[in-house]
Amino acid sequence: MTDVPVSRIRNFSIIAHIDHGKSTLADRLLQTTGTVSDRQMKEQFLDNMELERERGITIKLQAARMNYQGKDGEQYVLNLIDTPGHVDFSYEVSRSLVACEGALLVVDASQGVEAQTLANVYLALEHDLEIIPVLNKIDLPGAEPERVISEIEEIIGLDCSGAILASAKEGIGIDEILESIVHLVPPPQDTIDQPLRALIFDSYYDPYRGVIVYFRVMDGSVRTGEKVRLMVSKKEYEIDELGVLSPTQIQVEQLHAGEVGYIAAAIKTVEDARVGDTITLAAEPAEKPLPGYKEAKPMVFCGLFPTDADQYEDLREALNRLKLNDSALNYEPETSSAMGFGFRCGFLGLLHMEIVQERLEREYDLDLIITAPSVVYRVTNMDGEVLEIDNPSLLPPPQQREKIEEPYVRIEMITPETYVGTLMELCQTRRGEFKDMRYLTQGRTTLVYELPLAEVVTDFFDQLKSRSRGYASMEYHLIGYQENTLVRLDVLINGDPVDSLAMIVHRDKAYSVGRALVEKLRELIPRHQFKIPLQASIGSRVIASEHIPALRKDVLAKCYGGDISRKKKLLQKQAKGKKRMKSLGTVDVPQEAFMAVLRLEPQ
Ligand SMILES: Nc1nc2c(ncn2[C@@H]2O[C@H](COP(=O)(O)OP(=O)(O)OP(=O)(O)O)[C@@H](O)[C@H]2O)c(=O)[nH]1
Repeated sequence: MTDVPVSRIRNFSIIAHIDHGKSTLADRLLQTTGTVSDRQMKEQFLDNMELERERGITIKLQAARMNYQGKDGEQYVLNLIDTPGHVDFSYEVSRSLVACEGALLVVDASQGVEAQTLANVYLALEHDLEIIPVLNKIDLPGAEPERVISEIEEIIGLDCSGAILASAKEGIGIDEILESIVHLVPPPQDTIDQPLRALIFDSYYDPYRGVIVYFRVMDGSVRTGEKVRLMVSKKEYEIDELGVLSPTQIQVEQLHAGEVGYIAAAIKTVEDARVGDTITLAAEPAEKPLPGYKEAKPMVFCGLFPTDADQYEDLREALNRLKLNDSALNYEPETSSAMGFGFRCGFLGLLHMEIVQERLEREYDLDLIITAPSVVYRVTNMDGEVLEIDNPSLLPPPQQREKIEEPYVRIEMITPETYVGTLMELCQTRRGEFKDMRYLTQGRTTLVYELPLAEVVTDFFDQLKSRSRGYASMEYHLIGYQENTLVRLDVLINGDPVDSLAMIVHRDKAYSVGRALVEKLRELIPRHQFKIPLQASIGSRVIASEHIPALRKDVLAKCYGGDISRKKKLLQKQAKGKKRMKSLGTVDVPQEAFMAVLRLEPQ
């Protein structure tokens, strides 16, 4: 199985915007090459995490090896390396692209190029990949391949004369795609004689075998039983199992330059075998690791607190377990005067944050209070000390600070022209700076802004979608830090400051945000037996205040006389609602209140 010459290997990935048909096409390729039988196909192979399937997005990347007999009669090995489709995971995307020589650019012929497609195509072009444009969904009556082709040519500058018209669903164009991979994607370089260097592009934790590492051999070769060294983590392991992904794991004795496979080597956590690290032989190490390794850096932080203090240890255990499989997840204990004991967690982005939160609640059955996301501020104190602050409540007081800088992103949106006005308005209210606007074909426009990441991690994406009725797409990347006049806004409930509600805002927006926030909290916090004052303050200055009036009526008074079952139902409903409350002193505050800042009307 593994004695295939390098000249007949083709490594490729598929670049596509969400829902343009990447998984369907991948399935179709596996089926057409006979890699997976029709029966097995029932379960979608490449998207196999439950959560992933439910949300319809690809989070984890994997690989599949296909044997294909070309029209020239030769046997080829085609390795498809899957890439995650979300901007949070763009570093992983870049590593899996480096493991390939070519990429299929799949664009929905009834839609056109989207922001995420662009971001990934640029990454692929950066790494000199051969790009094969595929217009998918041509079976749809609304398909306009000619228009979409001119869009690709215009925006990306890619020659589309050889673009393939396909329908992954109907099986149209699949043979042509396979032949193009063989003829257009260059074979890997034959560097079998050099010392082993293999690039890790994915890994996951298996409770029985330890971490399973997916890699592409760039130089040299590797055999089962050999001792390998990971050049960044500097750890050494003996290979227990070496194999290929077909797409189920099949053991082999040896893999050489150009091939894609996996190893199991009793590696305890994915942190020890990070994406981007280089595997070499312990006995005959390569001189230098492969270029481009980066440590995943969390960009968004939030606090996680168990509603019930007894679940603190369970939460720690659950985070420990998730970390085994997610080296980008960061956490450390946090003690909040209002919330008690919890953890401050760092994530690659908002989607990563949501995935982790959902898994904690779903798979570990924890009831959590999650505080609003924050970015990492860079604070320079008067004495020249530079601090990275990911928790607004820890911002040093103004008299100690010389300056605060915040992370900025460059955001690219693609939208039908009709929504340009409303999206520009959105960016303006989010302190955005206009950079560029270009008209594409058929009334579509790209819009480029630079704005603070803090303004994006709130509800920017939801706003973009609702303002454009779902038609606009966006992509962003970090461009650096910029100094701004920022202040800490504190919230007091019943006279007590609630550290988990503190936030960092621009001074010009502080009054309107403070006012909107207390109003929102008034709606979200239920009435109690007593009046509850709500205040927003900057330092000792109260800038907005409200109160929640005392409860007058007994909730059960609403029920008819003796109908006990109805009463029970009402009490049960209340008990359920209570689960997601945190008692701050004498006031019960629901989960939604901690996220109130994400639900403020546009300022
Ligand atoms: N009519 C038609 N529908 C298609 C075709 N290819 C895919 N679809 C449908 O488009 C939807 C999205 O397809 P997927 O393959 O899940 O898209 P994807 O790009 O993998 O999406 P993510 O995994 O979320 O990135 C599904 O409902 C598919 O059935 C096609 O050629 N024609």
